[in-house]
Amino acid sequence: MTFTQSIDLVRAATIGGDGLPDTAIDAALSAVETAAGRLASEHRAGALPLLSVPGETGDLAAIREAGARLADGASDVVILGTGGSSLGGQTLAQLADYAVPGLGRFADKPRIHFLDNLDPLTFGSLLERLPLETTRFAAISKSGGTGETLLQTMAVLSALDRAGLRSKVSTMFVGLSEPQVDGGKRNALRALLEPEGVPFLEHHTGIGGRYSVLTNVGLLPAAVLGLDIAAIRAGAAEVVAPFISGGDVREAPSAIGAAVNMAATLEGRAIAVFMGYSDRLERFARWWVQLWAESLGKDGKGTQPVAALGPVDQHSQQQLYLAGPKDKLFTVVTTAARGRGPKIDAALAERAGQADFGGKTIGDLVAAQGLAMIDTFARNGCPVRHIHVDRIDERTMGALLMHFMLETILTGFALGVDPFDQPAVEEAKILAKRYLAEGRG
Ligand SMILES: O=P(O)(O)OC[C@H]1O[C@](O)(CO)[C@@H](O)[C@@H]1O
Repeated sequence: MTFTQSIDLVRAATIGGDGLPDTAIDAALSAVETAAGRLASEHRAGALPLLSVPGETGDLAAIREAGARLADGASDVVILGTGGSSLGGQTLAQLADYAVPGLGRFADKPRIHFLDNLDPLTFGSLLERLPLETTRFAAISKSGGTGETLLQTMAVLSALDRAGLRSKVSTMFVGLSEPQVDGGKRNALRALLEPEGVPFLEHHTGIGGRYSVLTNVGLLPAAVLGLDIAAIRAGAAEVVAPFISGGDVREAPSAIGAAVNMAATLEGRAIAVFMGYSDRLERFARWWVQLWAESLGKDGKGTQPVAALGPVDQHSQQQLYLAGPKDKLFTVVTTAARGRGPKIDAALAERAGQADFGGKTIGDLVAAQGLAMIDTFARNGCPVRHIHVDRIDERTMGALLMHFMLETILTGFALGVDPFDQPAVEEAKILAKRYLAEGRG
């Protein structure tokens, strides 16, 4: 297995009264086992294509080709799209230093920009500053009808027109959306771009945005950056295997993770915190927040996902975590940081009055901090699950992504909610379109 998971420190038997009782975890595990049975039968019936994606290789060549097409000679690649059409790509792009403090700008690949949050100043400034002639664009939207993505796409088309690049749009853009079904609802993104000759990749019709990271949606940006997209799928395949091969799912980390989350929910822990000890897990946490929130927040159920980053958030959130309400379940993800990074000069450490730092690496401190945080959670009665990956690469990232998708689906099934829809998000979208038409806001 590409990562390990320990739930010892969530148990009341280990950390005391504020931990989760074994009876609750065992009961939850039985519910999750039933959920896993449903998962397997839906997979066999072909109703859960997400579980087949990790084992597929037939589509990888087309994704690599589209990625190469965008990257070829490009200074910048702009990914338009929001929510599940962006966060998976961002998560994978961190493997190539995207949004890693200080490093993104040194990339030898094209600079990649994910414009997932609509902000007029940001978008206007970006379009003014980008070298448009050498910039390429991907517009990603499953529905093809998301207002943010459509507005951005139109703004880019107009900017290219003004820059005298209209005739080149077909070579500067790639679209990714569901196919237009004859007689079906009009796909606005295709209606915008196809007349310009823009080629499209097809969004899987049976996989929703927040579950799409292992499809072309997440893998296209990864391919732009030259990542090993087959290895991403291979890591995910390892995690999904017990659920589709009839193995003992009680031993599967995703089932155990779902059971712990279920137990936490039933024990009134309303908040789930994900804290990764690596800059390259920062977008992962944001991706997971959408996955967890949109999948489980239904019928008055669900827990509030919180994204945290270690060690920096020890200096901002730790106080509340340890001494605030006991309403949280923590997941800490560590990597094998020891021995990595710059080594501290002994004389300088001595001069700073920190002789113990001498000869240690920055990674040594990060590793110590992760472990100390976990132990401090436990000592303060805060249930904490520990996931450890030796290194964050394509394979482990694929495994972690699949792990958390399975955990979410199993938790949803066990809670009795549909983890695949998001009916509540429509109301504000419809109202915003009305207000826009009326000039309100
Ligand atoms: O890919 P689309 O259809 O543009 O949707 C973007 C996002 O918007 C949502 O539908 C929520 O509004 C998410 O579920 C989805 O990931």
